[in-house]
Amino acid sequence: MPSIKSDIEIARAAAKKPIFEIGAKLGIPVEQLAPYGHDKAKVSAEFIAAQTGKKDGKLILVTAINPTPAGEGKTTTTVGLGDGLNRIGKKAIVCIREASLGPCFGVKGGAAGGGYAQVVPMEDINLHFTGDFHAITSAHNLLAAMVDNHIYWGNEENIDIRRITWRRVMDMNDRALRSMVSSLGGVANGFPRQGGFDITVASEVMAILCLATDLKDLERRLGDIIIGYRFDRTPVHARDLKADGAMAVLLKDAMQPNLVQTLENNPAFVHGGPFANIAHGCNSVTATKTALKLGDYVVTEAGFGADLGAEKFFDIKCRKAGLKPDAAVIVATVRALKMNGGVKKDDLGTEDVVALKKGCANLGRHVANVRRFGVPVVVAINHFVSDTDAEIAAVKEFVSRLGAEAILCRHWALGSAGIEELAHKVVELAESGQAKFQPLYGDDLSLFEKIEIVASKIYHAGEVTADKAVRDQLQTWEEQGYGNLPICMAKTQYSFSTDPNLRGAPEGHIVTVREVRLSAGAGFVVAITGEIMTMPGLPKSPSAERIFLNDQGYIEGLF
Ligand SMILES: Nc1ncnc2c1ncn2[C@@H]1O[C@H](COP(=O)(O)OP(=O)(O)O)[C@@H](O)[C@H]1O
Ligand SMILES: O=COP(=O)(O)O
Ligand SMILES: [Mg+2]
Repeated sequence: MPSIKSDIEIARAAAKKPIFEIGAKLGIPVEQLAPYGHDKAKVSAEFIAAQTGKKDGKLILVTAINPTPAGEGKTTTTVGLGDGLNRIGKKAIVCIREASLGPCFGVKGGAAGGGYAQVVPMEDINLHFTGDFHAITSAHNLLAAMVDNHIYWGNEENIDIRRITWRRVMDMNDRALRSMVSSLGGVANGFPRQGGFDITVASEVMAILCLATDLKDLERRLGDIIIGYRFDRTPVHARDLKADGAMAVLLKDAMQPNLVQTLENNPAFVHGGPFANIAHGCNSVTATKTALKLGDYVVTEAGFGADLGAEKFFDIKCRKAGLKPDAAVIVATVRALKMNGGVKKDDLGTEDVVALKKGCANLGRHVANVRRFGVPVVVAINHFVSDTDAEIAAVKEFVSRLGAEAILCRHWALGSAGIEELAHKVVELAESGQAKFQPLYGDDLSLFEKIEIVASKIYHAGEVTADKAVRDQLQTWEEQGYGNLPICMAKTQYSFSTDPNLRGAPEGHIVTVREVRLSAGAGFVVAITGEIMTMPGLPKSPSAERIFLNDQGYIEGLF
């Protein structure tokens, strides 16, 4: 068997077209594209605004079962399906998130897909791209600096230093920054207080960029950010510190969606990048809505499993942006099904139909959960070279018993030629009129009831517990007028429960909400459960140890 090329070798060999040609495929004039080199460009706000009123294409969500630490190929399948739809003559556009440097140099790697289903230039996309994450980090930390500065110069807003909720961010996995005391070193450095850093992809500014409809909406939302509370317990907003204007200036370019291409020269928007375990996990509304105006099919992803990314895609992104998905693809892999059936990570390459069948319970629950939102489902078996015919047959048989179809997809190895069957099935579902999307809960329920509904209906939890302080905080926010907001659950991606080792389809477990955060600008309440961290740590042997420049000055080790 020929040696399998690495993602970066495949990406580097791509026959890319000039980005203006990709834009022309979508009817975007040259003057409406701001180029970042020959293979990346930002789409102008003017062009986006001019698309209003056009008919929308069909919206396809790609989600997955609970993954292994490497991920099961949602992004790879999103890109592959986009290429597959173009291959069968449909005008399809891919919409995915930007990569965070955290997982790139940590465990999971990049977010440009893999094999022969990638967006390119993958090195740029996985590193600094067009600078959006650096802009988001700067805007977030400008606000943090202005909070401490306001206190330093007399604290006219009477901010209660003990109740500052606005942290700092950095786009890197660094557990050492989670909890720290700032302003040490004496009077000149201000008033010491405890705080810390989250990873940029957990920043409310990231969520705001992904949910804002235009620059004006962006600035309004930035102004709505609550940085903490006064001594009289009233919220202090970013606009009280006059930070919103400067933050919007820092984000002006980042607000515009990035246009790149797949290995097969099909258009892809890559914009925004919240994680789905600690944030809402979806690319920007502007990119998705723009793509819907320019293509007949838009294939987009939501992070991690359907218990996280898909639930938030439906209950936050679609609810707030008025999107109505037409079909959903649930990516399943033999390896993740075996892990959900109890097989250890190191043994996933060995055939084990018994464990796989046990792990199918996880897939069955995700199929039922996505259907609960009124969206028709097809299962994509993302083929890995270690998969056996018996294992694949077992997945197909299980899914057929659910009244759904599981289609074997070989896009990682073959590109669009390996995913035509899924493309045809997705078209059939999207055009069938079966979709009757509705969110999981109404706006009028209490915040805690919304948490209970997600936990019981999606996670199959038996109970949600929270300290009195958490419950009181939710009630206070309801009294302050935030009770109509949706919930953004922060939970481990490895389990329906808050225990990352409880695989499969656990029932009756207890979901403990340890902290809640009000993202008044983004328009949701974050419920932090179990041990999940908003600043991940690096593993014992981070991918960074294997990333370097070779003798020709090319990057090696990115994946
Ligand atoms: N069919 C496959 N065979 C081998 N590796 C794959 C396959 N599909 C995806 N991968 C690799 O697995 C990793 C996770 O894929 P990705 O699409 O990023 O998953 P997700 O978006 O679900 O996290 C990437 O390194 C990708 O190259
Ligand atoms: O937020 C997580 O996204 P992936 O599942 O694509 O890694
Ligand atoms: Mg991904």
